[in-house]
Amino acid sequence: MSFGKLYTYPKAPRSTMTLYIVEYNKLDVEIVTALPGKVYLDHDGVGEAYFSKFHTGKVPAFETADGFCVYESIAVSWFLAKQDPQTTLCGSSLREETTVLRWASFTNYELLPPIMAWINPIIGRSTASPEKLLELEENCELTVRAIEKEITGKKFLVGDTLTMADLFVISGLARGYQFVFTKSWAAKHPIVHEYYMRIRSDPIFVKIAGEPVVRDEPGGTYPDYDGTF
Ligand SMILES: N[C@@H](CCC(=O)N[C@@H](CS)C(=O)NCC(=O)O)C(=O)O
Repeated sequence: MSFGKLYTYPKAPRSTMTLYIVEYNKLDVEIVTALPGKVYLDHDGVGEAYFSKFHTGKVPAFETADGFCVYESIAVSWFLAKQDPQTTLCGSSLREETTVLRWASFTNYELLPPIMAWINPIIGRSTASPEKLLELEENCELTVRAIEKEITGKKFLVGDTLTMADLFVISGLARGYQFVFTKSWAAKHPIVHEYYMRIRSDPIFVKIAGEPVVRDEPGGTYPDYDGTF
């Protein structure tokens, strides 16, 4: 029997780190497609039954084989990482753990929202003038600079090894690279770009999300899922 079910949909930016941790910890987990915002009766776990377990109806969400349910990406990641009692993914001291949680929260509430706001007009979910697009790009700068400040001269955001902090930030940045972080954007952000490419090229990331790609121009479609972000 598998350890549990991880509900997600392809390229959901708040799920990438959970998929990574499943692989990293070699957990026997069933990945179940859940398309939030719609009721797909032909998909296991989606619909009323899904909402009754995971009250926001979003992904990622996880259910153990014996019925423990957890949603919210930070909590799901923490739970999966801690399945290895010796894990260093959560940090190796209270201060490191606190800083890991800070980066996870930062990704959720500071990094992804402005990236998604910039992406929306690019994929046709809203309209924006060239001036507005520049403003949306500029709105990402503060958070990207926050990453740059802390990764400069270091290999990992927290301590000397990979932690959930890196997994969250790289997963958030991956959403940007999917649509708007082009080669010219990368040239303007060499430190963050080097960090992204280095971690995103690790074999587990490549296994769960494919080779990293840097776009020539902003663009892209998201045919697999037409709900909200
Ligand atoms: N705070 C939640 C946010 C979850 C979330 O917004 N997930 C997105 C996918 S990345 C989603 O399910 N969107 C569907 C919707 O908003 O209906 C978390 O960290 O898990």
